[in-house]
Amino acid sequence: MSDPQTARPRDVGLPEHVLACLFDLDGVITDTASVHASAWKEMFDAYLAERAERLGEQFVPFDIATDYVKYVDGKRRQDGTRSFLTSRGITLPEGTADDSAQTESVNGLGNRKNNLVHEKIEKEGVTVYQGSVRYLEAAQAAGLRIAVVSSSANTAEILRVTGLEKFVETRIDAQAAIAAGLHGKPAPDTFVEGARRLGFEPAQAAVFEDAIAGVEAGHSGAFGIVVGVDRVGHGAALAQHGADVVVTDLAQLIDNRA
Ligand SMILES: O=P(O)(O)OC[C@H]1O[C@@H](O)[C@H](O)[C@@H](O)[C@@H]1O
Repeated sequence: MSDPQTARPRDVGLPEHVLACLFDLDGVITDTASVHASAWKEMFDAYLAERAERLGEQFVPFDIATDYVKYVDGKRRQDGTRSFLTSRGITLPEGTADDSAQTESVNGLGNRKNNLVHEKIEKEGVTVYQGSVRYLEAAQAAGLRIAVVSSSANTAEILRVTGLEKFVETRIDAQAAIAAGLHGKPAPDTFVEGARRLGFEPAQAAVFEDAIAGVEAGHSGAFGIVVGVDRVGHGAALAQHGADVVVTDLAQLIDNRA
């Protein structure tokens, strides 16, 4: 249990009143945002090309630097699918979770993308950011409590294959959020629930996020501090959407502390 008397948030570059850390997973702890991004591109490009040909329209590919960052990153699978399709003026039926990957529906396209994520992870494995492992170890040693709050339905699997489970006291992933009826990011609900499960108010918790939707969630939930993690050169956008501080590696918070 983190005890306000003995916890040392300053050891990990956090304000004195912060006693819990709420980490996003993909892009913050593991280099899986890039895996998701390339799976999204492969799936959407195939769909958009086929659709353009069928309707006699121009094919405009999915762009990771703009479309992924703006419409998909950090959101639940179906929310990201719908959000990007809407940006292209495309409306598809929702379908259901068991839609086949061939079904032209929000769930069908999402399932197609999920198959690609699994193929890529099986082939390439999962890379863990070493600066993040150092930070998790230091946060634990400083007596802070730790939750992972991720929109991904693959969170448990990623934590298991990387051996990171040992740092995580509670996990709010897509399945947990849906079961509890929580709105996904950019709503703050999943982070609020993460703090609550650890026994803290949002103001006593730090949010660590690499996605625009995630820093927006941290900002609107009035968390103790929102740390933006810039892996792709979008630090200015993270700051603009609610990050109080932006780093390119979590270990910087330890190495650069005052
Ligand atoms: O498709 P999944 O594994 O449920 O993940 C949903 C989303 O989870 C988020 O954590 C990622 O930032 C997104 O890129 C991803 O699309």
